[in-house]
Parts: sequence; C-alpha cells; structure tokens
Amino acid sequence: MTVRDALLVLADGTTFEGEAIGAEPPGGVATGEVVFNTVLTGYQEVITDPSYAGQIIAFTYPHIGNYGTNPTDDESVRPHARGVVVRDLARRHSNWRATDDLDGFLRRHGVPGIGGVDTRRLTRHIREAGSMPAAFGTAPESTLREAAASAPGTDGIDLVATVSTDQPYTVGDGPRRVVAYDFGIKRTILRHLGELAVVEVVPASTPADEVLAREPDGVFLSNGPGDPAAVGYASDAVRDLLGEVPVFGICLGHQLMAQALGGATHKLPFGHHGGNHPVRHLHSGSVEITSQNHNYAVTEGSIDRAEVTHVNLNDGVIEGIRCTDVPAFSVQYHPEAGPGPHDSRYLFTLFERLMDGASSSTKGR
Ligand SMILES: NC(=O)CC[C@H](N)C(=O)O
Repeated sequence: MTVRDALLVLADGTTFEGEAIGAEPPGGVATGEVVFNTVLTGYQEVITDPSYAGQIIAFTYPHIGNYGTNPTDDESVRPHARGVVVRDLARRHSNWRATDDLDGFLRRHGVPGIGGVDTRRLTRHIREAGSMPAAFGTAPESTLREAAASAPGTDGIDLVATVSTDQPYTVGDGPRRVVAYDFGIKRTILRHLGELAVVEVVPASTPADEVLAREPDGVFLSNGPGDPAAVGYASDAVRDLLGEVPVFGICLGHQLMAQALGGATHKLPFGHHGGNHPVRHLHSGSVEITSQNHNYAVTEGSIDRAEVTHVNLNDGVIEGIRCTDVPAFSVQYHPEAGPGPHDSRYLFTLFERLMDGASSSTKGR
C-alpha cells in the first residue's frame, strides 16, 4: 500500500504529521471539530455513532483496527463522523466475524482518516486548549491551515436534522408501546427498548400532538449530535410531552429535557468521550463506570423542576436529572453501552417501571 503523506492542522495552527487512511476527501481536505475518545475497544461502534456528526474522532488508544469490522457492530446505517485520527492503524486484523478491515470500512463509507499521528500530543493539546475545529488531508499545508481556521465547529448548528430518520418506522416486540425520538439514535438503544416495547421511531421534528396521538406508554429521547441549543423545535416538543406521558432521555435527549424544563446547557472544554467515566448515583452512593460521548452539559443550578441524580466523579458535571413534579428522568451518559461497560443498564428497567406506573423515581436500583 502506498503511503500518502497527510497533515492534521488545528484551528489554532498546531500541526501534526501523518499519512492518509480511509477515503480520499474532496480536494484532499476534510474538516470538523476534533475530539478525543479514550475507548480501548469498540472503535466501530464509536465511528458509527451518529452523535459524532460534524466531528473528527481522535482515538487515544494507540492501536486501532486490530479486530477489523463486522456487520453486527454498526450503531447506524453509516458513519456520520467527518474523519478518524489514529496513531497506528492495524494493517492486519484478526476476528472470525470480521468482513472488512478498518481501512476498507472507512473507504467503503467515504470516511477519510489520518494515521501515524502523535495522538498523545494531540490529546494533551486538546485538554489544554479545548476541542476545536481542524482540517486534515493530503492538500498543501496552507490550504489545510485556511480550512481549519474557517471550519465552523458545532455551536449554533442543527446537526440533528442531518442524521434523523425522514420517515417513522417500528422495531421491537415488547409488551408496551414506546415512541422514540430519533435525534441520532443508536441501534443498541433500540435493541434495549425493543425488549420493553414495540418502538415507534419518529423524526426529530415530530410535534408532541403527533406523538401523543400514537398513545404511547412512554416517550424516549435519543442521543444526537451537536449543540442542544440549536434544536429548539425538539425541546419545545419535549415541553409539551412532560406530564402527559413518562419520558426517558439519553445524552442529547437529557440536554433537551433540561432545556424543556427551563434549564440551560453549556459547552465543556473538551467533553467526555470514552468507555470508563465514573459516575456517582447520588441516592445510593454507588459508582457506575459509564460510556460517554458529549461536549455539552446541563448547567448546574439552572433547573428548578428537577433534582440532580448523577454526577461525574472526574469533573463534577451533571450526569442525570429527575423531574420532581412529573414522571421523567434523563442521563447524560450512554446506559446502552455500545460500546462500554454494562453498569447502567438498570436505567432501562427504571423506564419500564415508570411506564407501568410502579415508580415515579429513579431512586430504586
Ligand atoms: N451523544 C450525544 O447525544 C451527544 C450530545 C450532544 N450532542 C453533545 O455533544 O453534548
């Protein structure tokens, strides 16, 4: 395989050398907001998580691609990330199920990447300077520099509209009926919900009255990409649903629920992206190791109608809330854990209990 030299240039001018992997971007330039993810395994699930729309994923684990890719680990129909940055792309993979190596997978889906990057220096820089737009590819350095400086980032942009389904569809065969908003939903979430209910997945722009007309036992608010403040139509719908039907939100769904309750969100310096974030469940005091992927967070003290149920032990960020006056709760992390540890799967049972009217709190375990 011929090596094609490439560069990664951050918006602040910091430059990293590497080599092109995956698909060739138009004009040899790919742009997006660069974030780092610390998972040790699960790169295929991460790359196909629609919440990465608009972003370039830099993996901190140095060896990526060693077990190839396979049809069952996709979290959506195709990756929505703008690109992938790795230290060392495995040239040979080993897995009885694998149908493609990671390089081939990226090419097939038109996702560009850059390998051979000093991802430790990159990560340390992002931790100091924050997540920021970047450009990478085989184009001349001056072109990449200009592209990085003018790349938009994610603030104020509705990225949900770029990943949500156009048409409603139904999955699952559980004994209840759940309407799930697709803001960028992951398949592992649908598998979990499908055990609880017949799940009617609806586009992000669906108004509350259309959801209620489906007579659901519960409404689920999915994860999704970008700035929660840019999807006001979704938090308006959530506001109209709260109190009418039990609601459970994950990640972007959590942020939208907070906004629907009058709360605010803000951008974290470099976000949480990984498979081992410790979260304390405040009522029981127990700690869950959680799967996370977010740059925005709910602002402390901004909501009166909810109590904080979960907190990140690394930095104190709010990780879960529960409404005090209506049956609704949400978490900032990913209890479906595709990929990640399974500590938080009890939250799906809490949703089940909430729908069955057995409990209106997330206190039980
Ligand atoms: N995984 C998600 O749902 C991401 C939520 C939101 N887009 C953020 O970056 O904070």
